[in-house]
Parts: sequence; C-alpha cells; structure tokens
Amino acid sequence: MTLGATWSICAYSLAFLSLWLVLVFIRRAYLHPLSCFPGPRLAAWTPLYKAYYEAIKGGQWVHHVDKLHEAYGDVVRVGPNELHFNDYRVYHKIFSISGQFTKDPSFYSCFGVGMSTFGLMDPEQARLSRELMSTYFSRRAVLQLESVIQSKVDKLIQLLSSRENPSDMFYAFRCATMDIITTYCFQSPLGCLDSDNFKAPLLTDIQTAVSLLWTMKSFPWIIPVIPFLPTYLGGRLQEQCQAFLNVQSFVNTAISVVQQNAALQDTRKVLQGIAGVFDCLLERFPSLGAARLFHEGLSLIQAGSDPVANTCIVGFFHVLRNPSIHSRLKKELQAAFPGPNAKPGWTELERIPYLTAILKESLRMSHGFVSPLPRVVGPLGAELAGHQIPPKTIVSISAVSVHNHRDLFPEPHRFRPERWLESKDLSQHLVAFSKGPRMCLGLNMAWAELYAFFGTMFLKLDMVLVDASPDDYADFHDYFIPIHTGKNLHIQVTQSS
Ligand code: HEM
Repeated sequence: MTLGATWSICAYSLAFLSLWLVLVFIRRAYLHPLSCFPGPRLAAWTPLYKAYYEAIKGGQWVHHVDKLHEAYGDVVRVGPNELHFNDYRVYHKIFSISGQFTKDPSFYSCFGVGMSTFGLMDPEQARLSRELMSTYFSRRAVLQLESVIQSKVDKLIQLLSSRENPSDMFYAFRCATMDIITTYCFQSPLGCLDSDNFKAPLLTDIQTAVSLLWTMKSFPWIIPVIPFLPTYLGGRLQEQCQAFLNVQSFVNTAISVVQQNAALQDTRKVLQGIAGVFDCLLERFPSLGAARLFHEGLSLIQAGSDPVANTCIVGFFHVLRNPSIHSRLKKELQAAFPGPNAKPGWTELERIPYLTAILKESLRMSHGFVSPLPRVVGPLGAELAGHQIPPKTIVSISAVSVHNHRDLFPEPHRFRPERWLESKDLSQHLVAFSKGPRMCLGLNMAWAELYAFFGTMFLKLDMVLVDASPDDYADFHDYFIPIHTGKNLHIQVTQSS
C-alpha cells in the first residue's frame, strides 16, 4: 500500500470517527429521552464525567452529586442514561418490595462476583439465590451462631484490656468481624485477632485493594495492562492489583479446603456444633461449581466485615465523645446486667431501647454503603418525583441523601440517639441496610454483632478516646463503603470488669 493510500484511510477513519462522535453528542444532548432533565452538559455526553469523580479524583462521586443537587435541583441527569434523585420518597419507591427496578450491571460488574447473591442481576435468579442463602442468615440461624459471635467479642475485650498502648480500632473491629464471618463461612478460624497490632494481612490487602474498585468499573481494560507498566507509572496500581489477588487467593484456598473436606465427607463442626455455610451448601448441592462458591465467598467476607466494623467505629467515637450519652448507656447496661459475671445475650440486649437507639444512630451516621445504588427502570417505565421515567433508565439515590435529610433528621450531623425514641416512624427512614427485594441479606447477623460489640464492650470496659477529633469523621471517600479521611479511631481501655 502506498503512503498516499495509508494517509487517505487514516483521514477517512478520523473523519468518520469525528462525525460519529458529533452524532452521539447531538443525540445524547438534544434527542435523548432524558434531555429534558437538568444537569451538566458533559455528564449527558459521556459516562467519563462520573468516572472522573470516582476513579481519578478518588471516591468523590457522592460528594459531587450533592453539589449537583444544590445547582440543579432534586432530579439531576448525571450520565447519558442516568438520573440521580435527592428525595427520600423516591428512595422508598426505587427500593420498594414491589418495585420493578433491577441492579445496574454496568455498576455491579466491577465487584467481580457476578455469580454471587450480591452480584446476580436477574431478579428471579437473585430471588432463588437469596432463598438458598437466607437459611444461613435467618434470625434462627444467627441465634445459633451467637456463641461464636460472643467468643470473638470476648477475645477482642481481653486483647484491648491487656494492651498498654491505645488500640487502632479501625483494624481491631475489622479483625473481629472478619474472624466471625470467615469462621462461619469456612469453619477455618482465620485468626485476624491474633495479628500484631491487629494488622492482619487479609485486612491490609482489602484496604489497599479497595480503591481499585472504580478503576475496574470505568477502565477495566487497564487491569491486564497493569503488570506491564513501568513502576513510576503503575506502581500504585500494581500494589492494588497484587493486594486484590491476595484476597482472591485467600478465598480460593478456603473454598478448596471446604471442597476437599466435602469429598472426604468430613463434616467438621468446629463451630461449637454449628455447620459452616459452605460445608452446608456443598452437602445440599454437591454440584455447585467452584466459581459460584468463589464469588459467594468473596462477596460474603467483604459484605460481612467492613460495614459492621464501620458502624462500630462511628458509634464508639460518638458515644465516647459524649459523656452524657456514654454514662446513660453504661447505667442502663449495668442495671440490666448487674454483677461482673453477667453475660448479656442478643435478645436481652434488644430490650434496652436506649442501646437500640444508639445502634440506629450509629447506622444512620455510618450509612452502610454510601455510593448511590444504581437501579434500572423496568419495561413499563416509572413515575418518580412527579416525572415519567422511561424504561431502561438508570436511577440512583444514596443512603447519605436520606440519612442527612434535614426534614427527617434535624441537625443530621449531630449524634442524637434520642431521636429514635421520640418517633417510632423514623425507623422506616433508616436505610443503611437498603430496602426491598435486594436489601441486606446479612441483616440479622449484623444486628447480632452490633448488639454484642456495643452491649458487651460498654458494659465491661471503661474506654477513652485517644487523639480523636470530630474532623476525623467529617469526611469520607466513597469506595462503596465510606473510608473516613481522618485519623483511625484509637481507644485506650482504662478499666475492665
Ligand atoms: C452493619 C452492617 C451491614 C450493613 C450496613 C449492610 C448493608 C447492606 C446494603 C446497603 C446492601 C445492599 C447493597 C446493594 O444493593 O448494592 C447489602 C447487601 C448485602 N449484604 Fe449487607 N450489610 C451489613 C452487614 C452484612 C453482613 C454481616 C452480611 C453477611 C454476611 C451481609 C451480606 C449481604 C449480602 C449477601 C448482600 C447482597 C444482597 C442482595 O443483593 O440480594 N451484610 N448490605
């Protein structure tokens, strides 16, 4: 081919590409069914607008969306085919049990767990998977697991009491919650709590890998290229990828052990007579493939550990910072469980309204997952906030918009457990576990753990905050879960009973 012909092909290709881009821009900006909604022009043109705040600016999307609502009102077009809402009534519609809204695959695929209960998009497949898994996370199942949960909380108490230096609770709580979920899933106690200064390698790997999430979502093509990048360009990404591979390798090994034991028909009962989730799954469904088990395992260890630990961190910080809340909680616990040998259980702790109010306020202020959870409108379209929304539109709203709504929660940034005692109706607006057919599957386990951590630790320990300031919890990066930008919470045990 001559040089002239090559130039012509390049020129035609460039002209064709430019024309195509112009047509895409015109369609998205003026002819698209969402073009009547306000929002930044760039967001209407390209999903890279959102990707910039997620991946390049690093977990800033949920904060940026706030600013967009201030500028454009309660409904904003935040992507070529996506609307974001700032109206708590819309939250209840999108996440209602009878809603025709499904999870958005372009968002959820980045978790790499498409065959798990969390990752399944098809509503019928997800329903069947939830039905199968709910056996292990029902209230009845979790009541049986209570002694296991309590043993990890007791171990944490003993470790905190024996330390002369302040403890980093970001890792300490995660060690306990990770030990609980891995023990229950795989029957192999991981022993995070035994790690030096609570810095268990699995937990540090998860923290390193977490910021890879938005890169994987918006630029998945970069992942196979990362190992070949020079260190000065891709060093941080290589570290994140390696950490992610380590987490995957942990789950793979745990699943292999479960499979080997199933093959040997060795039904282990290390959990004080309770069978592990994956042992049971394989016993009931021997044909479940390794990939399905791997996806379920990877999603469960993350869904089951970080949000419980985050709720504890935010709650402990606020309780320890407010002497009147702290002393009322302690007095109520001491009245309900007198004597040094008292063993508070989940059902007894639930009967202390002030403790429940503290847990709800901690959940509200830690939010659960902070990213706006995107849902796809069903084939019939939907009516949201007075607008007719076309089928297949992606609609999203963050729990943060509901939890910080001043009409529902006056002074939203103030930790005020009393608000839950003053109004019983308020509980419907606690959306940390989400709502509807895809709400948290591990809700019973989460409540049981929260009652055990707060109930036992505030009863048995005298604790003080070390070098903590409200600024530490004023801001967070949105990596699906909130990662607070301030210092990790450190506490010192001053006395234990
Ligand atoms: C305070 C603790 C927890 C909070 C705030 C929380 C919050 C949530 C939220 C908001 C969702 C919906 C996510 C979405 O739609 O994308 C969810 C889903 C889920 N959670 Fe939790 N969670 C907690 C603890 C747990 C625990 C302990 C487990 C159990 C191991 C668990 C397992 C799951 C699973 C499997 C799903 C997926 C359900 C589905 O998609 O149908 N979570 N959780």
